[in-house]
Amino acid sequence: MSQIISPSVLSCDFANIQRDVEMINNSTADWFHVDVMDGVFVPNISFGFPVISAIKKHATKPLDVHLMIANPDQYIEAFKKAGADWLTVHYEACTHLHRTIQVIKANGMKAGVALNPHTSVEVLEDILPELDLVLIMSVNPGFGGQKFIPHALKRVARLKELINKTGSSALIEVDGGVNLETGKQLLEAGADALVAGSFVFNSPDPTQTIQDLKAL
Ligand SMILES: O=C(CO)[C@H](O)[C@H](O)COP(=O)(O)O
Ligand SMILES: [Co+2]
Repeated sequence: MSQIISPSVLSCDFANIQRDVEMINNSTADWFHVDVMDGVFVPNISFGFPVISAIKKHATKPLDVHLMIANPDQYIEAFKKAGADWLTVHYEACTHLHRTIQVIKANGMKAGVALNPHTSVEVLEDILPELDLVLIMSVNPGFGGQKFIPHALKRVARLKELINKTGSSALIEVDGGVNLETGKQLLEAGADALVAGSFVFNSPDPTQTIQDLKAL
């Protein structure tokens, strides 16, 4: 199976959101990466339910929703209603992570857990068989366009070993500073899915850039 490419709409032109959604529909991208930031868990605010519902209305591919919010539990059902297919919460934002994962799955979504750059991948070992996805942050969350933190490569490789050891079928997704160079290294380390925001949307031909990532 080739790698999953999930362009981050955080870097799209919000005045032309339908155009950018159609671009992703017509590209070789697999998912839409949707970054939700609340100004509490991360020092930035992105967008909420009306924007996600608007994207869902036009998207022909699954929405991969990355929640950078405190207390995600209180909004799980609302994200399902807005159109999330994959819902990823941060380990650092959840006190009862196991319960949160069960509730996401009970709401008919695939469940993911994101790890900040400082959080050891080993903290997920005992619940890996329950997870559909682990999102390794290769930047500190909150902003697009940041520089890739190289230790993400070692983290992906360690996580891959844990996934194999525990018999988990979780996908490894990586988010932050992904381009052709870092993307290639991440795939070699064991990543299954790449998120790319500024690299796609700041390029002269976003459709081709998605294809280039898909062809790595
Ligand atoms: O979760 C995120 C930021 O917290 C974004 O998904 C990520 O930063 C993508 O942007 P870029 O590819 O420009 O780094
Ligand atoms: Co993200």
